[in-house]
Amino acid sequence: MEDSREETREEPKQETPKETLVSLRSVTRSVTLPDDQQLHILKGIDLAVYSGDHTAIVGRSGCGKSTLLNLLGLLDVPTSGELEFLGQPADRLGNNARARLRGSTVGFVFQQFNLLPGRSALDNVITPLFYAKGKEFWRRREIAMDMLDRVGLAARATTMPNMLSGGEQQRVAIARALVRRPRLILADEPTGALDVETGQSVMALLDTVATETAAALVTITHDTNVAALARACYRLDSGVLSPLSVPAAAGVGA
Ligand SMILES: Nc1ncnc2c1ncn2[C@@H]1O[C@H](COP(=O)(O)OP(=O)(O)OP(=O)(O)O)[C@@H](O)[C@H]1O
Repeated sequence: MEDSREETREEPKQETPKETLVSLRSVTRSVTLPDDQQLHILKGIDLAVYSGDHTAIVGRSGCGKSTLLNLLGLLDVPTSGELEFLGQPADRLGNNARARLRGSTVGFVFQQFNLLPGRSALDNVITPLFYAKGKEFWRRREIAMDMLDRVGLAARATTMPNMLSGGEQQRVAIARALVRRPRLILADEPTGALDVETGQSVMALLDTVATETAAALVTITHDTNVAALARACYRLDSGVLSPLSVPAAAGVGA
């Protein structure tokens, strides 16, 4: 009898090549202090963020993490070096073009949630969709409601932020960050204002929803447990970035 194994053998699956969302080459960021001295905050950063990646950046207070996040999210431009966002050199984009690109491709999650007080959970999630066009704009209520449902808060849609727990507020903030299906989610200490258990569940949710929507997630954190969830980890030390293969169990925090 002929051996049919040859015919049934599966072809090896081709990995889809990852797209580079943001790449930084020898990037520096300096500011001029009131006494005209230069403060060199970031010193020659090389970093690439790929579609679908989860990257963590850990470092002590004042080492330049938020400055780096602002560059990744097109809120600032480098002092020197090259930063490309979806293949476009950031320094050649004007302020308006940068703001448009940011609005349609980047979602931010902050430590203090930054929800609009006096607006319901649903209204908070709808807000970014006012800058959208076409169907995304006209169907904004439905899209926002779907996203609230995804973070498990559909039943709290009409609740005001001050009536929600910290973890629930951060889940609303995650829904708001993701409602325009950003390619890149930038999370600055997303668990910093939460207790350990709530922080872990919020982080797991952020990781899951980012993966489901194929968004890249960059998390800035002092917390090595949060960093351990990422697939690539870096340490920022006095403006110098270096890979961190295994997140340290302790001692990274401020
Ligand atoms: N516009 C500015 N003018 C003067 N100093 C600045 C400016 N922006 C940042 N810095 C200083 O640069 C350093 C890095 O700031 P950055 O906010 O990036 O740190 P960080 O790592 O995010 O700190 P933390 O974890 O405490 O939030 C700090 O010492 C900060 O005071």
